[in-house]
Amino acid sequence: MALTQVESGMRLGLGTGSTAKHFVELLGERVAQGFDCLCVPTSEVTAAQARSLDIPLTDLDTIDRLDITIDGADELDLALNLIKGGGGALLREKIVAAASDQMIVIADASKLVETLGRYPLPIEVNPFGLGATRRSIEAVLVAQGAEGGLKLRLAATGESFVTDGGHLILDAFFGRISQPEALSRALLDIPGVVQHGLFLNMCKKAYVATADGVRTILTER
Ligand SMILES: O=C[C@H](O)[C@H](O)[C@H](O)COP(=O)(O)O
Repeated sequence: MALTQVESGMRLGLGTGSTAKHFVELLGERVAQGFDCLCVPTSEVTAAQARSLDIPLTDLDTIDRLDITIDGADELDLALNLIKGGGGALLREKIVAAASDQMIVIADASKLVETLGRYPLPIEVNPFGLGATRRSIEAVLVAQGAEGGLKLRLAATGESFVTDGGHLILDAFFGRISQPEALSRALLDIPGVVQHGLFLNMCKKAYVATADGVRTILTER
């Protein structure tokens, strides 16, 4: 479905994760048939996949704006606010989405929730001063009524997970995020926080795969 939104000559943001990977595969098939596009990947993993499919890549130093970013999500609500960053790509994903005229999310129905927060919120932090940053985030969690705590994300090796930007991820267990805007502001006020995985008022359209077919969710924004 997302591919129907893409027109020849468009500049596209390519998301990260297992769902976005399918889209990149399909885009690669079209490129092999002569389809014209220029893309900015949101992670090294997606960049490597796109290169292997000969999808033309560029960056946001070379071009100003993108027409559409197509990306997955860990959670979305009916207002199309999102939690992203389960794969650790949230910073580049947010930069690319913010440079796009439109963000389209592709997801399966298990990701659709009434209230965000069941999925742990990824918070990308600078390794310097981790303890201080962690304590500040914990205070925000308490103030926001989080049900759980904070966990430093580990890689499969048991070492700390390191993002493409060289940062760490703290996953915050809320259960329910009742004031996402206030939470976003409070987190971004902490000096060691680089970015968080709440994508508020950024997405206009989602294609959600359900047992009965693909459901399209639109917002006014
Ligand atoms: O950091 C990763 C991204 O935000 C992904 O888009 C998100 O985690 C969804 O990934 P998946 O499609 O694998 O569930």
